[in-house]
Amino acid sequence: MSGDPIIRFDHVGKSYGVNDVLTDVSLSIARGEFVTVIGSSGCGKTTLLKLINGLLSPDTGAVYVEGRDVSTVDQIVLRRNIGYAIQGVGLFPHMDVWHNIAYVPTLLNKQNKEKTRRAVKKWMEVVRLDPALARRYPAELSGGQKQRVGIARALAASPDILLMDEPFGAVDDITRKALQDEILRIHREQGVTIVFITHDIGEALKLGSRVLVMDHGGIVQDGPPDELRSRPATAFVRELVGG
Ligand SMILES: Nc1ncnc2c1ncn2[C@@H]1O[C@H](COP(=O)(O)OP(=O)(O)OP(=O)(O)O)[C@@H](O)[C@H]1O
Repeated sequence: MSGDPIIRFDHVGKSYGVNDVLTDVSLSIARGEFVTVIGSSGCGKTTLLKLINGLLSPDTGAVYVEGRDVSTVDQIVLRRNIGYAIQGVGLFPHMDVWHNIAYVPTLLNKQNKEKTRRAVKKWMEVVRLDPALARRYPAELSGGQKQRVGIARALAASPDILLMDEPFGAVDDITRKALQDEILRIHREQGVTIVFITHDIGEALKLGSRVLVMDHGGIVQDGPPDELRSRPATAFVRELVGG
């Protein structure tokens, strides 16, 4: 049912050895939401994201994606439905732009090259990559162009969920603003559910219809940007939005 959360954390705990990173985190994200996640360095943001796509498993509690416990579903099927874009992008250096974006569609449409061709063309248009760049290799692109390829590649399997881990961290301010506007437009047009980690409070408040603030093993505030500004739940949040 569309009213059910697309992502749900049910009393999730996660530790690395003696380091309790997440303690009793419960959280529901509805289909189509744009959630930004911000918090101090090392507070567990990336851990939270990797629990969604099954790269990590919870020690206690459970994570559900589309109603299914992530620890029991086929990991390949799960990850096809979840795009993952990270800072530095992780593009395949030996593949040109076209083949980087075509990677997953090629796996999905083995018998149908035309379908893959259409998908790559579409996603290059969506992220506004000039078709003339299709044969360039990652080393021949600007930081912003690489980031666009990373987003196109993450979207090319038409996932329901897009996880983004500081995707715009390594670009200049002007490029960053352009990419922020693009991701807002893509979210509006494609209806994909986005969970987006950032260090930048301005970015968190601009992009998220909902902002999660993490501190010391858990979520200290979870609300729309206006609520963070008008009613910061802790001194940490007040400092964050005031700074
Ligand atoms: N594989 C691991 N083994 C041991 N400790 C880890 C591992 N991965 C992360 N940690 C630790 O867990 C904590 C949370 O890490 P995580 O990457 O989730 O934080 P983060 O909020 O994304 O940090 P940052 O904003 O600096 O990227 C950190 O203290 C980190 O050092």
